[in-house]
Amino acid sequence: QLKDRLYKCHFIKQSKEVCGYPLSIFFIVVNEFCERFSYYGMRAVLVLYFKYFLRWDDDLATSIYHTFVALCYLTPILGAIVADSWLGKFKTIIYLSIVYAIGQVAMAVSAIHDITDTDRDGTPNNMTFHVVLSMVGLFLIALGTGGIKPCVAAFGGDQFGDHQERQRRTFFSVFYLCINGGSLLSTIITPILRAQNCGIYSKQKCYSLAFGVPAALMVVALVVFIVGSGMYYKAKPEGNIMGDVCKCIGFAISNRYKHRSKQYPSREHWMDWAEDKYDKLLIAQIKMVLKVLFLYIPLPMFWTLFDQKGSRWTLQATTMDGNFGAIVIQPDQMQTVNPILILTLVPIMDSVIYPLIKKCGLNFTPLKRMTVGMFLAALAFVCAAVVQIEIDVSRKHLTYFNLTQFLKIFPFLIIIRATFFLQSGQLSCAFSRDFGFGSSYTFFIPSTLSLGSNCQESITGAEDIKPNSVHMALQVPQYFFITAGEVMFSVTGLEFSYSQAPSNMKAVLQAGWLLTVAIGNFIVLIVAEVAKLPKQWTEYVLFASLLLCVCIIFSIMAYFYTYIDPTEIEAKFRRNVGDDDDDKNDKQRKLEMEMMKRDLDRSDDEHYKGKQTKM
Ligand SMILES: NCC(=O)N[C@@H](CCC(N)=O)C(=O)O
Repeated sequence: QLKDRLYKCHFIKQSKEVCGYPLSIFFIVVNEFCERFSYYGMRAVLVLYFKYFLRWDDDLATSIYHTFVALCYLTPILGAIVADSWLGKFKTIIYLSIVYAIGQVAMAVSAIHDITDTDRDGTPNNMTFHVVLSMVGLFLIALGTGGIKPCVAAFGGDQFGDHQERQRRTFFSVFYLCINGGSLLSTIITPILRAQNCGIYSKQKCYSLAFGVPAALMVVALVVFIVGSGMYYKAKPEGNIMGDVCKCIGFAISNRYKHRSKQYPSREHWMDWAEDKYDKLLIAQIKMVLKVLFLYIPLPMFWTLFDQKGSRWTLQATTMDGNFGAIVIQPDQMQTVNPILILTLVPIMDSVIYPLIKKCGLNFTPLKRMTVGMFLAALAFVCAAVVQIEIDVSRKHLTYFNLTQFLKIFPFLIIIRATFFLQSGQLSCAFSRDFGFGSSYTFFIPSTLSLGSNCQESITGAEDIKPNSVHMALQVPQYFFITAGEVMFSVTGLEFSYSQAPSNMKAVLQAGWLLTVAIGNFIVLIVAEVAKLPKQWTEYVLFASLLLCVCIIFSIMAYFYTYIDPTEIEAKFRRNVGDDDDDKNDKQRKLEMEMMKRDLDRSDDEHYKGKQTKM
């Protein structure tokens, strides 16, 4: 470890820098951009692929979609363990990216209908082949994207020296910008690709292209990452660290239990009961991790609200008017407001808001930012509730017919004017009507209607559901608050998870952070199922209230949290061990001290340097 630290100091000192940033991080952020393009691009068309290509019903399509997303946030723990204890972050990223790219290619191939379209009628003849291949593809993608996720962020953080605290914080902001740049572009592009017609024997919607481009981007991500290989600082894995951690915790608990009698003096921390068998440094590192993980307990609630953008908010948008004059916005396209706002807000926060707060003499610590982020997310749901009330009021006066008595044509039309053709044998006639956004109509076709004559006059219609009158633009405030909350909560949390983790458990703590996302998604399902509120706006208020309570609890927990400098603590322990060890190479130790001193002297950020800060 000592050798590694010295090596890192040397490596970083000698590596190429651009404007004070290691050149290597350029490759890492480009890699992240391409990978997120690949992930979000594929995800954008996934449900439609299930529904229209694999011919699944809505329920099955939705369940498989959410299972896939949940899996993507559960696999980070696997990737982190492999990286921190066995392969190291660099190799883990390479290997899992290959798995990821294979998964994307499998998806693209599974969407080529011509492969099994033996009778050339445009529909696959062996659906099992397509289903199996796409499921294998999705499993590999979940393994790849989840597995590399905690490693890439932590690997990026590793490229900075202890004296580059400020640059590292900026790196995490830029990293987040790249995530959202990739996501924004792909969510616009892949639906366009899907809408194209392609095929060898017959032309069908081009899902293979919509999956193929993300697959190509994943290959680009891998190549870019490999090109930067010579420039990275690659921390060595330190053996089966997770195994050691579990054993150490187990020993501390059992030892504490064995010495439960009052005759034994109590120890400062329950983990100190492991001292009889385990290294003090390992115990100190476990304490650091447990402290942060304890702080994570309330965090899933933020993601519970955040991830409803893709579900509840999109459904809310389907009952709103998306006509923006020159363009008509589809309900699911409203989600692009999030990455657009991220791209705007991250630079504003970093270069204007945070420096301004600092200038006002306020110490806006990471945990304070995260608390404010939670509060803003709760506020976003209050806005969503207000919009929902507005929608409900606008739809209250509608008269609903018993639709089963009538022939119902196209329930939710989002086009302004449509033409229908009635056909019987060789005869046909056309009629056109104007439709409002979200409206529903019943048309009465007289049994005496003779096709070939003018249907325009003979067919009468009734408006079952009036067009949506509440404009989709009213969702912008809720998107603004949730995204501002995301910038304060998520960007800060990402960096916080890195900076507070011991050197050998950086990726593990990143995975712990991502696990809060997976748990948050499960909470959505549980709360929605248990609460079963009759009015949607009351559900929004319930979620806002829950997050507000959690926010208060978190702020109390954060108040008692003491920021640490893991590097300093680890160095202290190593020095102590060194003092007890007669064989310790004095020269080497002195060299380490010298390097660290020089490192700190170069520091241009006093914020965390060598001092412990309260929230
Ligand atoms: N705006 C979405 C976004 O930035 N998502 C990030 C973070 C997701 C998370 N829950 O941590 C991404 O990496 O996709």
